[in-house]
Amino acid sequence: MRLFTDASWRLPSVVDMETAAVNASRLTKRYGELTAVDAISLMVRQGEVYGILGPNGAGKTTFLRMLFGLIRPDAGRLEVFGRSWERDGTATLDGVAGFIESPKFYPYLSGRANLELLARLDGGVPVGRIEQVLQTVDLVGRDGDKVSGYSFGMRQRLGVAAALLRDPQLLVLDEPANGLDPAGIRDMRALVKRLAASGLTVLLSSHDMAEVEEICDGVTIMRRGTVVYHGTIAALREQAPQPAHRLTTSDDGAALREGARRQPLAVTRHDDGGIAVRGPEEHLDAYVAALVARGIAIRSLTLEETPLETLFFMLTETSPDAFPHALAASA
Ligand SMILES: Nc1ncnc2c1ncn2[C@@H]1O[C@H](COP(=O)(O)OP(=O)(O)OP(=O)(O)O)[C@@H](O)[C@H]1O
Repeated sequence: MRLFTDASWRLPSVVDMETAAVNASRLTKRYGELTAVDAISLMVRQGEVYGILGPNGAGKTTFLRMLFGLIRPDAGRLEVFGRSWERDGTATLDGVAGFIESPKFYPYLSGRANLELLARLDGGVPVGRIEQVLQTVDLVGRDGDKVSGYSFGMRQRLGVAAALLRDPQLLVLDEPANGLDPAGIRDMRALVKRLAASGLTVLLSSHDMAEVEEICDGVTIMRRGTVVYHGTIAALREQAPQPAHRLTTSDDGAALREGARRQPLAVTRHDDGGIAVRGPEEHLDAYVAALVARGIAIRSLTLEETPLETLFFMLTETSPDAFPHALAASA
């Protein structure tokens, strides 16, 4: 779905840079017995790239739907650049653009023709803007092709181009890399980084910790409608457990015996064969060098999970009591 503001899209000059782009306080949405979003609070500052991260069903899209005014919260407060739906109606979305789920276009028209149509419908889009946004999303050269022939990744990028037509202050993207192949994921991440570098505030939802880690400054991690962490990626990284590697060697028995003397590494037999090694990377390096020095060949060494991925699974799949209180969100 493509979502835009009304014709008065430019941010009023009275919005000062201290005003949060998004400020949600104890926002709640219920569907019958199910509380899809349960009193969540989060703040996205201007200029930030902020991720809402969570597994399927965590409540990410429900939150974004409330932001776009597509559904009403049952309780709580939500402000966008200091404006609220109750007080300001559709003006709440001035300077905001983006899409929820996937952007929709006329498949029998070219990417450019779709943008031209949108620009005409919206009005007030400056001449030359279409060219500019096509360049930004790297679709120049393919803009004359019918959208029906576009890859999923190209459609997503066209969705971002459509959102950028109005030169928004806040770009909201719902799982922008979902369903993309590795090249599409790489392109989408590069695009978001470029947009962020230009000063645009970006709020995106994702179920992929690696994506959020790579492109976001701050994150709210959701689990079944509740916030289990919010804060900076840097602070989260500090609390992440040690990375887990899987090692196979020419003599795993000897390698295990050597590993037993290598604290603080935890070296154990891996459930799927080989050896599991968990611990700081500098100790892992020394361990591997010692094995080679002893004539034990390394056949493979793979990173099983980054520390943040491990933490994400701990936060979203285990009981909230299973992780340190320091990680619990101060929602
Ligand atoms: N219109 C609706 N009616 C009833 N239940 C709904 C509705 N929309 C969402 N839900 C439920 O609310 C919960 C949160 O859904 P939501 O789509 O927000 O999660 P999500 O984190 O975006 O996950 P996904 O990535 O799977 O979309 C889910 O249990 C979902 O089934």
